[in-house]
Amino acid sequence: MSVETNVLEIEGLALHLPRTARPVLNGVDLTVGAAEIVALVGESGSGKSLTLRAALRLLPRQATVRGSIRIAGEDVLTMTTTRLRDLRAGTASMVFQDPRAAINPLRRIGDFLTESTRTNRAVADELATARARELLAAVGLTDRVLLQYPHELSGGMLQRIVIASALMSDPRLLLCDEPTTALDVTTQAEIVALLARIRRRFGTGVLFVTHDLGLAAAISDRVFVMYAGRIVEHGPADSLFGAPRHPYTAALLASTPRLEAPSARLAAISGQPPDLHTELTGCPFAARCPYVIDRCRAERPEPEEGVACHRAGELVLSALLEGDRCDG
Ligand SMILES: Nc1ncnc2c1ncn2[C@@H]1O[C@H](COP(=O)(O)OP(=O)(O)OP(=O)(O)O)[C@@H](O)[C@H]1O
Repeated sequence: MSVETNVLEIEGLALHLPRTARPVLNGVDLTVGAAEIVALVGESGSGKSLTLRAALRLLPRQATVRGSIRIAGEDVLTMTTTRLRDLRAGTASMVFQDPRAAINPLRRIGDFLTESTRTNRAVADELATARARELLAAVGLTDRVLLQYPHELSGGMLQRIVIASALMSDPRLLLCDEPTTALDVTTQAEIVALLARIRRRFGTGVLFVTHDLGLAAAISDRVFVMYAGRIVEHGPADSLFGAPRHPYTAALLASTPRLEAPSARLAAISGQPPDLHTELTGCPFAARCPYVIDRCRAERPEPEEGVACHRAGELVLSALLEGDRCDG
């Protein structure tokens, strides 16, 4: 591993699907450190989920992949399927949007929590149950749920159980795909607080995919902004949200409701992201960018100091962002 503390290192990841005009992921670079929460944000269809799934080689059939992915130093794309299975059962775990889809409705929660640990790690029943109790406490639930069935519990409780289950193997990396989207706002906030406690207590690195910038700001240390399969900007959450440097980040922020001004009229981003049948030359955001110049259409900007924009050095987007909002 090139940096000892990184639990996930993605370099130059490109993914091509059949019958498309361009790669669905194109040169993605992203890292997650130990005990770090990293958010991956962007509009629907930008490639967030595919990036997350690629980390565990959960790829669509016939996808062609280039680049490198390392989890805790191990090369995911070249490892054997046996090693990959062990990695998925141990070093890295995934949490999806809908907890009900992840839990067998016919099994008690206790069995759900302990069965993969018993099978994959040959751990004795008592030890697995002791670990399940410890993790239930860590996610704020009592042992009582061990004997309950999924239908007896709320969506928020089930998502806590899914998170407890993901932690059973003591993973170094937790991959979360919109884990709070199906939950109400209060429960959402509880799950966010829970993930923050978990990374402190267990040192787990978390990659958190969301299209909700407010959530990303609340939870993450660093943020990666994705557009049309490319990372257009990344950096510490405070500076990225306080002073965005890519026009797309600024546009996303301008279209996000703010706590301090929830009734302010939001500036929707005009136009649509390019679909996979559109070939792209130049900057992928050029067709929708208010600051576009000829060079943007002709030449693809490479990331420099965390931002891929030809005009990053001259634009002051935080000021423009305020101007884009009007009280309504
Ligand atoms: N298995 C697949 N086969 C074909 N196309 C796919 C497949 N999975 C995803 N895609 C396409 O790849 C693009 C990126 O999808 P992805 O799910 O990664 O986006 P996303 O940013 O996570 O969006 P959302 O927030 O809606 O989940 C989309 O255009 C999607 O239609």
